[in-house]
Amino acid sequence: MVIAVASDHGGFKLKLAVKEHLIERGYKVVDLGTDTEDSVDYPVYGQACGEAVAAGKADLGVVCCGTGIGISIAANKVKGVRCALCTSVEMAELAKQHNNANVLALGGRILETEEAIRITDAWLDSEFQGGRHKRRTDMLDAM
Ligand SMILES: O=C[C@H](O)[C@H](O)[C@H](O)COP(=O)(O)O
Repeated sequence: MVIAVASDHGGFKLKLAVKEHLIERGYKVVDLGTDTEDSVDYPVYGQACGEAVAAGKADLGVVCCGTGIGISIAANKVKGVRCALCTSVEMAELAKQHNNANVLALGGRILETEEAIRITDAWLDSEFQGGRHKRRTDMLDAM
């Protein structure tokens, strides 16, 4: 299982923490930048992660910016991406169970690192429930 991670400067430190955690969990991680805390533009990194997932170069993606908002919007511009911005474990569970989110967005200026890790684990460890939710994710993917 390959997970692509990407961030702007506002999510850089959180991305590094999540990346380290993912590696500890045994995932192969592809880091698409940014690589410093110098100011950059989140659309570049959201698009890069979204495209990696949509192209099958990664199975899943995690994107981080200051709030998680901008980079989630960018990732969701890529066809086939269902990026969910989550601020709680419950949201993360439902993002997988109902929305089959293939990219998780986190806010580096919003979440404590420990909570972001719990959210990431909840998303990874939850399963898509299919059924009526599959009909709806199919509708999303057709847009
Ligand atoms: O949704 C956007 C993100 O939160 C960005 O990380 C944020 O807008 C960057 O702001 P600044 O350029 O003031 O660091």
